[in-house]
Amino acid sequence: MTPAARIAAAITILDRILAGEPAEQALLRWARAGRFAGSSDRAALRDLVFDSLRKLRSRAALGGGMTGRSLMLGMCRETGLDPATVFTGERYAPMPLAADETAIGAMPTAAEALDLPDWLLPDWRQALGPEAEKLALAMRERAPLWLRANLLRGTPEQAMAALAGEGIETRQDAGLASALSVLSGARRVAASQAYRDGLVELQDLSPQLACSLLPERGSLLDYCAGGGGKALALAARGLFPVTAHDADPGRMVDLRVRAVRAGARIRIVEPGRLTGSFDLVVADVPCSGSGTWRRTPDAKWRLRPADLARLAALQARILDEAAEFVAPKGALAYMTCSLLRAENQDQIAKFTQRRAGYELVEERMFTPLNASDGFYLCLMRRH
Ligand SMILES: C[S@@+](CC[C@H](N)C(=O)[O-])C[C@H]1O[C@@H](n2cnc3c(N)ncnc32)[C@H](O)[C@@H]1O
Repeated sequence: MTPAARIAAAITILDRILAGEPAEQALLRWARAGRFAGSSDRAALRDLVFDSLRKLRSRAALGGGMTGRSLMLGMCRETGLDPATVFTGERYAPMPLAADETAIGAMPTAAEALDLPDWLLPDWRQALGPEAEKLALAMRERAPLWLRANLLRGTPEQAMAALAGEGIETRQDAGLASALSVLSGARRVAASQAYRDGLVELQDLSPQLACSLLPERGSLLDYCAGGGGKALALAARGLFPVTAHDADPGRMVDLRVRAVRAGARIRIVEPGRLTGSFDLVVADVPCSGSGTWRRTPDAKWRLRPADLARLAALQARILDEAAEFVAPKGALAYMTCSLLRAENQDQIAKFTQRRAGYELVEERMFTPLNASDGFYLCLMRRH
């Protein structure tokens, strides 16, 4: 596909997303229909679409409207690409710009340039203080790819060498040796032998750092295990078996496969069958995902105040449920991939008011400015 044809395809896909279709689904539907597109076309198209979604407001301002065409026009104006060379109408290129399209579009206002929904700005500023603007701008950029070297299968150096043999260059994080940043060959990781052999898992740096701060002794319950990202990271320490639980057992289907690949000992418990108590209970609760909006930028625009209120109520309920399984003198780790106070610090303040006997041991907010995705950890100890 020519660059202009890719832009025409991005216009179609963006229009579907703006009409309500989830981004991943819209891309997949287009790829199935557009069989002429090669893998590099699909990758470039994905980048075009995701980039536009991360910068939706500012691009719409520059392009003069909230349509696929305006967003691509905004992209041209932002990146200095002459729209007349793209909107030519030739072969698969977008149709030429009409006079009114060339006439409209303006520099984004200060609020538009942050690329956040207006209603969220006060919460964002309250949560992030002096870093609020920098973090909003960081969320407009593409996220890096991080891997976790699985210590059950070898050393980080062995994982790096195996990846390098398949053309994937990585670098260890300065503070956490098992966290590998992918420098090149990112698109090859999922199909690589190193990944299929369980030498590495896909996991962002921030949750890896959070897991590295958890106590290493004793029995461990991942109360909201889902696909098992945290359970696998904690089981990789090889110290104690991990028990995994989720209210929706369907969410744990992948976990069995991933545990076998990783050589991890994970006991999966169906909802309603969980008994006993644990030295460490991890509650990685459902959240707005505001810390991961670089990867799921359409979620940034879908979130509504009512969703935040619903999530906050669910998070409080899960904290109370999970606390029932914490052994005396045990620990409770609350985690979200959100940057917002209502889902993080406020939840902990309310929890410690509701329940006597917990003290804060560690509270961390990881962000693209000090780690990678936005990720919150609060570790509490029960008296
Ligand atoms: C953020 S996801 C977990 C991600 C997972 N820990 C990982 O690292 O891949 C939150 C999970 O909480 C689960 N969940 C929702 N309500 C729950 C409840 N009341 N009890 C336990 N799990 C719950 C959801 O099904 C979902 O899988």
